[in-house]
Amino acid sequence: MSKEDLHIVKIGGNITGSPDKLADFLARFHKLEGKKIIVHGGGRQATALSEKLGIKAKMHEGRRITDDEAIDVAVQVYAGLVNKKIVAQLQSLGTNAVGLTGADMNLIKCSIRPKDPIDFGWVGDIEADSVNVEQLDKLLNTGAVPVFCAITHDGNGNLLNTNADTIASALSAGMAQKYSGVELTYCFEMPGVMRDIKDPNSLIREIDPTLYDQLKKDEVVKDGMIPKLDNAFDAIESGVSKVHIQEASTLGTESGTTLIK
Ligand SMILES: Nc1ncnc2c1ncn2[C@@H]1O[C@H](COP(=O)(O)OP(=O)(O)O)[C@@H](O)[C@H]1O
Ligand SMILES: CC(=O)N[C@@H](CCC(=O)OP(=O)(O)O)C(=O)O
Repeated sequence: MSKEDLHIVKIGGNITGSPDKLADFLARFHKLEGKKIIVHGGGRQATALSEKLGIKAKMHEGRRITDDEAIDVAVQVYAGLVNKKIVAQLQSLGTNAVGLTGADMNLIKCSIRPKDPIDFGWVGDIEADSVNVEQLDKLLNTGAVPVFCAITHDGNGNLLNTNADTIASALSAGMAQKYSGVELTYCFEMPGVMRDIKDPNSLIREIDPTLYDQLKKDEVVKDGMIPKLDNAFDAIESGVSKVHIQEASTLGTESGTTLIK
């Protein structure tokens, strides 16, 4: 196994949709030393473009129902506008970024989600061997900094919409086979996981599985934070060394919430 470290950082639509927050985040990301990868979402921007085009965005439990029209919008927004803006800004800072979907170099191959009980359309589920670890390692060894969007493929010519939090977790788990120290950071717009999302002083510094169960029961943790924490704990279980949830404007510092086994 390589002795090297690898840092995988995920940003969501609240950051990619705010030019100021994105610029601040990218300046911080640029300063991180060593091998690194960005995974980004952009759900809010896909919904906004759908509305402009007169296509109603359909969601079920936080996941987008991605029919023929919706996959075209998702590819245009995630693999196009959002991804290329991030790449161009990183290039301007001196980071040699390369923008990717899972189809590029066959880096992430997914299976279309089963149509029962709900037909999500062109949505992909990542499996244990979905990540092409050897190929991604080769790319990292060229010095490039991969920027993955929330689009994968099925190997049969179809692009699939895949949740960006899940991509970040699966990439981290896959790369932990090759790198001894994989660190996964979920960046968003709050200081971390909060006891009360309206109180900035209520940050929870550490969460283990027992506390997580309690926080869910008490409905302290809800909505998008539940799949995010599920993905985060999956990563820890798969050998990822460190998983952190923090405000994008604090990347590179120890602030935020750390998950422990
Ligand atoms: N206890 C909590 N602490 C922080 N955020 C929480 C909590 N419970 C629910 N949330 C919600 O989870 C959201 C983050 O999930 P999501 O919107 O999926 O993230 P992203 O913007 O990274 O895609 C926060 O914006 C917040 O509204
Ligand atoms: C299947 C599915 O729901 N995919 C997500 C992918 C984008 C994403 O994950 O964006 P955020 O990180 O901004 O939430 C979606 O289309 O909303």
